[in-house]
Amino acid sequence: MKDTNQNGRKHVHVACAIIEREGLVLSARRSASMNLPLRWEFPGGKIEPGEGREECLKRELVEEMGVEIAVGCPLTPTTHRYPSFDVTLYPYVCSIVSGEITLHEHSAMTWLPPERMLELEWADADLPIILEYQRRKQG
Ligand SMILES: Nc1nc2c([nH]c(=O)n2[C@H]2C[C@H](O)[C@@H](COP(=O)(O)OP(=O)(O)OP(=O)(O)O)O2)c(=O)[nH]1
Repeated sequence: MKDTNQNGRKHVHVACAIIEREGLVLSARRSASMNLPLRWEFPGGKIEPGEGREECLKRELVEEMGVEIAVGCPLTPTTHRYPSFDVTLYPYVCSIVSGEITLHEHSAMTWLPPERMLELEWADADLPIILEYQRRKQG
């Protein structure tokens, strides 16, 4: 997918993993040197040319955290306009199938029950995803 739109504005397409374990969800904190510094996000990253979303997620989770994941149910993709670029996030509910998490890029991680996720300072683009996820969990 192209990473600029008709206006020449940067638009990145990002797959992200809502990783569940024993009723808790993994959140990862961006480092101080990344853009959106110290905001919380779901692990994942930009989809490379020719790459599928699930393939991207599996690759990113190995690169960022050293774990193999199983990719499950997709949630609704969401597009957000940041001051300097646009992002479309493609969220998937996932689980870890092997490995122990080692943080290669993030500055912190935490496991939270879904209803407590909004206590963190999230990247703005993630808020609709968290709300949809919480609604699904409330059944
Ligand atoms: N992985 C991930 N990225 C998110 C989320 N929410 C959100 O706005 N983003 C943004 C942050 C980044 O600008 C982009 C993800 O791309 P990336 O992780 O490959 O980018 P990066 O900042 O590490 O690297 P770069 O743009 O400097 O090359 O999407 C999220 O929940 N997960």
